[in-house]
Parts: sequence; C-alpha cells; structure tokens
Amino acid sequence: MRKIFRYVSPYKLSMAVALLLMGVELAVELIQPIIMGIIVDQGIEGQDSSTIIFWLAILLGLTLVAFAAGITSSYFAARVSQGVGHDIRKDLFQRTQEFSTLQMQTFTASSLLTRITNDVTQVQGFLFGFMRIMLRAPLFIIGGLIMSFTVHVQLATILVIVVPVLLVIMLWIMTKGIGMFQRVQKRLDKLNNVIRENLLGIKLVKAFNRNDHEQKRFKKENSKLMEDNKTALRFMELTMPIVMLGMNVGIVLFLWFGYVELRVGDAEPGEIVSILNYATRMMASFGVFGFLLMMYSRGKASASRINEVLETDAKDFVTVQEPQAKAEMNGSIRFDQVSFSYPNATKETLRQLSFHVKAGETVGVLGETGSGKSTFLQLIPRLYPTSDGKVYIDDQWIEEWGPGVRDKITLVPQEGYIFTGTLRENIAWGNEQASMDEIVKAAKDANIHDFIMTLTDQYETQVGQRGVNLSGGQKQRISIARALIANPAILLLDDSTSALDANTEVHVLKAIKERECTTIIVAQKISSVIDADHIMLLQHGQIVATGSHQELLTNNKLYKQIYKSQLHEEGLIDERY
Ligand SMILES: Nc1ncnc2c1ncn2[C@@H]1O[C@H](COP(=O)(O)OP(=O)(O)OP(=O)(O)O)[C@@H](O)[C@H]1O
Repeated sequence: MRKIFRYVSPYKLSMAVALLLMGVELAVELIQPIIMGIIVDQGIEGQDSSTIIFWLAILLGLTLVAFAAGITSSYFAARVSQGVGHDIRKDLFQRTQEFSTLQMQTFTASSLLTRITNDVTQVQGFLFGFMRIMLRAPLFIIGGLIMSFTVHVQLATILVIVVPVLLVIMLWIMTKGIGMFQRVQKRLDKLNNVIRENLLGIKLVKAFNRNDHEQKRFKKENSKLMEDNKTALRFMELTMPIVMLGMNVGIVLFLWFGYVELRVGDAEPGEIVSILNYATRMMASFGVFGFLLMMYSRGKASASRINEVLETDAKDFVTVQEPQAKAEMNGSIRFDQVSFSYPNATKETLRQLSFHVKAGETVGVLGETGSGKSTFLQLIPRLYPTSDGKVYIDDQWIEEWGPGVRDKITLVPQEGYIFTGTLRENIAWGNEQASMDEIVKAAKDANIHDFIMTLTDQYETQVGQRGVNLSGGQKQRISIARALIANPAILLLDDSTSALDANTEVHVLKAIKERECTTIIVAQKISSVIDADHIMLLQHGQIVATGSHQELLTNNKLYKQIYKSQLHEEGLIDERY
C-alpha cells in the first residue's frame, strides 16, 4: 500500500486540505461531549436557562462548522482519490503495452483487465475512506480517551482497559482478512475469464448449443466467488458483535463506578454524561472498524496486485539498451540456427531454422497444423525472442534494431481483427498519416474497395467491436489493407487469405506482389503460395524442403502428395499448374 501512496504526491495539497478539514470535524466531535457536560452541570443542575441557551448556540455553531468542513473535506478527498485512480490506470495500461507477448500470456488479459478496472476502484475507495473515516475513527478513539481523562481520571481508566483489548482483536481480524480478500480478487479474475471467453465465442456457443455447459462453467465460478466473498465478509462481520460486547461491558462497568463516584461526591453528573458520550461515540468509531478493515484489506489486496504489474520489468523491445534502429529497411531476412520453445513446453516448437530471404522476395510456408508456422512468423517482428540462434533483418541482428523494427514489418493474423470505429479508421489504423487516396489504394489492393462502395456510408461505415457486422473474408481483407497502408518492407501473412475465394485471393496476392515488399505467406493451400519465389515446407518445427513450386513438385514426395490431394479433392489449384 505504501507504494501506492507515491501516486498521492501530485495531490499533496488537496490531501492536506482534506485531512486538515477532517481534523476540524474531529475537533468538533471531541469538544461536543464536554459542552454537553457543562450544559448538564451548569445549565440543567443549576437551572440556568441563559447558560443552556448560550452553550446550545455554541453547540449548534460548532455543528455547522463541522458540517461545512465535512463537505469540503469530501470534495478534496474525492479529487485526490479520483486523480490517483486515473494516474494508476494510465501507468498500468502503459505497462501492459510494454509487456512482451510472453508476459501478456503469463498475466492473462482478463487478469490485467480486472487489475486496471476493479483493483484500481478498490484502491480509490480505500484512499477516499482513508482521508474521510479511516484516520478519523482511530484518532477519535485516542482523542476521546485523552479527553475523558481531562474530565475524570478514575472513570476514564475503565475505558483504557477495554480499548486496547478491542484494538488487538481488530488487528488480528485485519491480518486474516487481507488474505481472504486477496483470494476474492483472484476468484474475480477467474470469473472474468469465463465471461470474456463466453462473450468472445458466443456464436460458437450458440452454434454448438453449448449454453448449458457455459452456464455451468459460469455458475461454478460465480458460486466460488460468492462463497469466498461470504467467508471474507462473515469473518469481517465478527468485528461488530465483538466491539458491541467489549464496549457494552465497558459502559456497564463505567455506569456502576460512575454511580459509586457520584454517591460519594467524587464526580458530577455532567462528567458522567461527557464520558458516557465519549464512550458511545468511541463505540460508533469501533463499529465502523469492520467496514474500514474490509476496505483496507481489499485495498491492500488490490494494491499488491497493481504493484505486481507495475513492478514487473516490461520485457518487450522497449527494454533494449540503446537501440541502433536504422531509418530504412530493405527487407532481407536471415535465420541462423534459430530454435524456439514456449515457456513450460516439453519440446522445442522450432528447431535450428536457417534460411535467407532476399529483399523483395515472396516466400510461402506450408506445413501441417501445429508444425510451427505461426510461431516462426512471430519471431520475425520479434514478438517472441529466440531461445537459440539469431534472426537478422538487413543483416543486422534483430535485438539491435530496437522497437523501430516493427515500423516496417507488418503481420496480418488469420482472424482479421476489427476495432470499433469506421472502415476508414480501421484501415488508417496502420498509418495515421495516410491520405484518403492511400486508404483507397490499400483497400483496392486488398480487394475490399468495391464492397465498401456498396455501403451507404462507404468508408465512413461504422463497424461494431471485432467487426461483428463483417464477414470473415471481409475482415481479413480490411486487415490486409491495414497492413498495406503501413508500406511495410516485410509483410507477414498468417493464413490471412484463408477465408477468401480463389479469384479474390489471386487478385489480392497479385496486388501485394506488385508492391515489391518482402512477403512471407503462411498458408494451408498450395494455391496461396504457388507463385512464391520459394516455398518452405515445415514439419515438426523443422524445414524439411525448400524450392519453387515446380522444384518441389519434381523433388519432394510430401509436397507432391499435398498438391495432388488439394488438386483432386478440392479443385483448389488452377489447371495451369
Ligand atoms: N502461445 C503459445 N504458448 C504455448 N504453446 C504454443 C503457443 N502457441 C502455439 N503453441 C504450440 O506451438 C506449436 C506450434 O504452434 P503454431 O501455432 O506455430 O503452429 P501452426 O503451424 O501455425 O499451426 P496452424 O496451422 O494450426 O495454425 C503447437 O504445438 C502449439 O501447441
């Protein structure tokens, strides 16, 4: 929690004002019982109505002061907590952007989402509570004890016996509570994950009629969250009865001794009223302890989850020391004995890949599913670091390029990703400086321009989140246009034409070829790579053959087999070949 307090620094002044005004409220609260005692002893006992009116007026005036101080303090406390929340969210988001692909995989998207939203809200709530009541309650207990001593030493001693016992019990509850609320936050992560997966795959769920299964999955996590929450809350609720018991025993003792002192003339009725007033107000302060502890425990649990993200060194390219990025990139690629394993994987996904692609060449990559094609592609913009061997772009080791290397390498994933916004914005996302002419050219090359022109709002058509109002092939073509507009030196297509019909695919690949950038096409269909300068066959993470279509057809049995099966069974390949 201490680390989170460094975020308060820019709001020090507001916090000081909030705390100062809270101090005013506290002071008024501490003075009120004394005035009540005076009213009893001098006004009521002495039957002096002018004294009563005088002190009642003072009491009312002080109450108004406390009221104004309370409202202003709340205003400043809200300013601090909202400002801090805003700054933490900003830093968390920035850190997630700097995380490497592997780090993202470790934290998981849903956990990061919970941390940026729910955990920050908990910390905000804690900060606000800290400035408004969290400090006030213990300060009132201490202040109330001191004030009671100024009123009557013997009677106040009874409160001194009860208060420390209660404080120790509260601390014990707090320590246990923190662990419980940490579990609750983790459960919330899991539930978010289930919801996220369900909502993203809702079409699949419906198509497979798996609603019941999904309901069960949700119900299970939801119940676990409820149970953990209940356990934590039940535990916290222990505080209230304990406080009531302790304080009521204290008050009974106090009243008895008060009566004894009153009888022997060692105490005035007003003194008893004052201390009784302190005791009941202290009880109220202890009463909010349960709530405060819950807030603190939750805040602490959330703060540690936030710190975990903020303190993880981002391992993406941004961490590279003194990047020697070159301004231009020609686009040649060289792999030198490159191997790669995913963390915790039992075997290598890619094994000792070595090859050279000249700038401007088109290379096709074929291989059975799971052979490592996508992984291989992701090593080129260094989405993953190699486990062994080196990747060179323009004969410069990729680690020395720095993050700038990605400016000139674009990757089109198989599932075209669409952001909320217009079609124009979606394409221009690849290059914000792009002119409308360039956007149209990219759309034409991706063979999506004609479709866009049929829409009422054309390029200004709004597309829903993840492109819900576009077909798979349309999304793929928008993604290709987005990649083309960045004028990449290296274009990586990860099965990104799989949803296109044969004619459209031919048109798109021809337009890409005319751009003369280095292009790597990962595909399942031979027809997607048939015109490539070279084709690489991957098997179990190794290159088992390379050559042009004709060379492989003549020399490689496996390639010939794939070709024949696709030619005959699916008629995917043009008779020319
Ligand atoms: N993020 C990941 N974490 C751990 N293992 C992974 C990850 N992505 C892929 N793998 C594993 O690496 C291997 C290669 O996967 P990859 O996606 O590269 O294959 P692919 O040839 O592209 O398959 P496909 O044609 O089905 O897309 C697979 O065994 C897969 O289980």
